[in-house]
Amino acid sequence: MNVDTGIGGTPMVAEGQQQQQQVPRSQLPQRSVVSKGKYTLHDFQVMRTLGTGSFGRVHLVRSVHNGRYYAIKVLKKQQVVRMKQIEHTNDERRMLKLVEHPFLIRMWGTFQDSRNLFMVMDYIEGGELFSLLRKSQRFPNPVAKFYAAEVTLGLEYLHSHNIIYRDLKPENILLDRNGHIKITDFGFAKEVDTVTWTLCGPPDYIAPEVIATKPYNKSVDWWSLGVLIFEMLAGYTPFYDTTPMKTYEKILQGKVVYPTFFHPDVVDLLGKLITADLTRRIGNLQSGSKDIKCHPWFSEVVWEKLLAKDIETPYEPPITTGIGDTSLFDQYPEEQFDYGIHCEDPYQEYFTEF
Ligand SMILES: Nc1ncnc2c1ncn2[C@@H]1O[C@H](COP(=O)(O)OP(=O)(O)OP(=O)(O)O)[C@@H](O)[C@H]1O
Repeated sequence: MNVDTGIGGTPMVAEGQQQQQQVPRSQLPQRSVVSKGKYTLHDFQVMRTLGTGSFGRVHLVRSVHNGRYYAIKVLKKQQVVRMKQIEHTNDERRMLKLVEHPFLIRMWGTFQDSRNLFMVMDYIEGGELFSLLRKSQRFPNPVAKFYAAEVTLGLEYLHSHNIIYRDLKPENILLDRNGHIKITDFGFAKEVDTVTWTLCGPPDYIAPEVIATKPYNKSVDWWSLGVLIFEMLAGYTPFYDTTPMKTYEKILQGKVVYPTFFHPDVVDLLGKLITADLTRRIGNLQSGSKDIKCHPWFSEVVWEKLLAKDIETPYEPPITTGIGDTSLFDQYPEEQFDYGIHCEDPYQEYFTEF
């Protein structure tokens, strides 16, 4: 999850303080397997860090009961409160509890101690799409198309349940051991009926209407899909600049320079995704995501087979040492952790869902 930052890095007001049109009750079936407080730290052997974020880190853990590996995201309560992310954190838990889709991360439960919040998720061994992209520099057209198509199905599912994801970037797309994607990090996901206002998301991927603090809807994710496709094919983002401020300015100018090696079909699709004009942005028109799936760039994708994972993946992560292998993740310095401490908790009232 990224922290909401205004232009120039000023923290934005928390979402609860802004006008919102939220869905009063979730449209999604409640998954009964996700439990609150069923686990404790004693159920897991905490192993190495897989990734770090703004409020804590994600660890590989092993269940002491069934020997299986999971990933546990740990968020420091103090940090969450300081950065005005209470509502986003509770939203993340709620969204993860609700979603069930082949290309979205699955959460099994949550718990807390006096200082931290814990979310137990499936461990996805293949590492980040980001790492694969940096190693490869850029992806050939069919490879980019495969990942883009799986992302499209994940976003389509979320949107069909009135969830805007808002944080699409290659760091949040993990690869499973067979090379299929899993979208992780629901720290910005929001269940909304129509429109919302908060400025959030990674600078390179953010849509112009979000920067301009206009009301926006699900179509911000389709803009980000366009940026993702561009980055996968080019090896850099279309509005890249040295500071977030300069990137925002470029996004607002909206000028995209397509490398000459881009296929004309993808230039056409990207022109329709990376457009500030919401009446023209594909995915936001009358037929919704169908228009994207029917676009000529995706013509050879058999969507039902893709959803069933019945299509060969372009890359199988080299998982060498079997289950629990972490060789595809970067190394992070390990510290002395304050997990499992029970003492006075000044933030107790904010996280009753965990
Ligand atoms: N289920 C998982 N399996 C394997 N690795 C994971 C899993 N979830 C997260 N990670 C790793 O941990 C990193 C950080 O996770 P996540 O993005 O959810 O945390 P965050 O605190 O919200 O981070 P940020 O502030 O950078 O967005 C991911 O980019 C990924 O490398």
